[in-house]
Amino acid sequence: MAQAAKKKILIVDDNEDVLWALKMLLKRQGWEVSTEQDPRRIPFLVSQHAFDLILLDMNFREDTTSGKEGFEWLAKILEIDPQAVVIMITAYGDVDTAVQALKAGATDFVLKPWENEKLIATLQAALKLRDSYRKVEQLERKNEQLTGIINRAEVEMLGNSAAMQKVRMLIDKVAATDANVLILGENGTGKQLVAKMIHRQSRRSAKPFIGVDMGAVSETLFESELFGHKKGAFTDAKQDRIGQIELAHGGTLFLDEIGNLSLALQAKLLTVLQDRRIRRLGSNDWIDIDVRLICATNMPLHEMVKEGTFRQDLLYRINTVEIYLPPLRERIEDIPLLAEHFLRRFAQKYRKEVRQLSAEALKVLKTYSWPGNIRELEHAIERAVIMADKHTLTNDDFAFLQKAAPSAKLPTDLPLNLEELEKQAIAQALKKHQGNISQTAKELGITRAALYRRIEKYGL
Ligand SMILES: Nc1ncnc2c1ncn2[C@@H]1O[C@H](COP(=O)(O)OP(=O)(O)OP(=O)(O)O)[C@@H](O)[C@H]1O
Repeated sequence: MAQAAKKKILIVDDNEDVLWALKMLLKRQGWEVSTEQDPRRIPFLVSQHAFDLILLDMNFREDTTSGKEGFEWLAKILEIDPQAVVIMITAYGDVDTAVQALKAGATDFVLKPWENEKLIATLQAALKLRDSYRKVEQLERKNEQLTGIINRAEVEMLGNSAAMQKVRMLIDKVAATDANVLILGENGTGKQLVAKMIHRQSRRSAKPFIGVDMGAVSETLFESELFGHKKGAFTDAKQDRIGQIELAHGGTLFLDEIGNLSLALQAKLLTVLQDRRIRRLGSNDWIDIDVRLICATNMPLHEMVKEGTFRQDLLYRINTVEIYLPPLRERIEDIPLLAEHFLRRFAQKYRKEVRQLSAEALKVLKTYSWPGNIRELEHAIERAVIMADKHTLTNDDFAFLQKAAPSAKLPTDLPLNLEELEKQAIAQALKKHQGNISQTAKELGITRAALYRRIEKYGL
């Protein structure tokens, strides 16, 4: 293993005896020590060398005890190298000045005359701190690089329908701003993808994109998950933990399934968005937050505001710009492009010689209603590719789609028109659950928003 580089230390003191004694003591630790009597040379030395630690006298002239000169040189050092680790040497009994030096950015202080062991322990602790500063800096840089790679590797957004062209135009316009964006659309329509595209095209793209599924965050863990906590804030808080909002600082915070938040949590979220600062659980310190907020939901937020289940003030805060992603069945012209794209991807992934879709297969894909939208199409193609034993996928390869339709359990004397079947299945499910929307949607395997839309469409 390579030997660790020698630590470089600079001592600045106008007393030659002090310099000499300190130099001897520190050299015995295996450190590389430079000494300087004239503080005016500090700027030159600090800008030319990378010192791990600087030991600086507070009072350079015998007759002064104010420490004023020491403060000035401390400020100069920190101006040149804000990460510098500076330890002040101060006269015994002048602790007040030393404390002020800490406030001004010094890492620690030692009292003159010093005890050798104590002095060495103080310097060792400070050097450790310098190392951790370096590690943090390295990690931050690595993180920026990785974020860049992840962003570039992201899948592209396909589709030339008028609806998708409009979405693309909105993304281009909004990405350049810091406006909050609300993305609406059924499950699997590409809401998360749109959020990532906005981030990728924004000036925040080198910073993190942090997605939080609000539907998956429990009421009790909400604050700890979003705001973080300090060790001991509650029984299970074994160590300090940074929250998702803080993680997103400088970047984009994507809150998915925002419609699932309870009213109590909506109030907490609103406060954070208004104040733009958070406090970790168990801490008294406020942390300023700079994030671009993007929210998404498949629930009808505007209707929920009318019902009183979603706060109007929160909606106004998050929906500066709204982007609606129509369901796949309303943009069937995008289906061939998407299907062929997924076919190529999965053929490559599973090393299958599947090359194309037959005209009949495409017809099946275009007439199916895709309640799970693009995600369902993606899975359907994946399944067909895995099962395929020919170069071309035919309508037989998608027979499972018809089987999955709700008609399977209905009596055989019903018409074989998909829309009619869907209408009857919904009517039957509504009756079974006495009009309860949540339970009916659950039984049908679709979202509440999707159910509302169908009720309206079929006039039920
Ligand atoms: N226009 C598109 N072009 C290519 N792939 C897409 C497109 N839209 C969505 N996808 C793909 O479909 C899948 C579902 O998309 P995404 O997760 O963004 O949907 P969502 O609306 O956020 O879903 P949910 O509401 O369930 O969270 C992803 O794999 C995504 O990459």
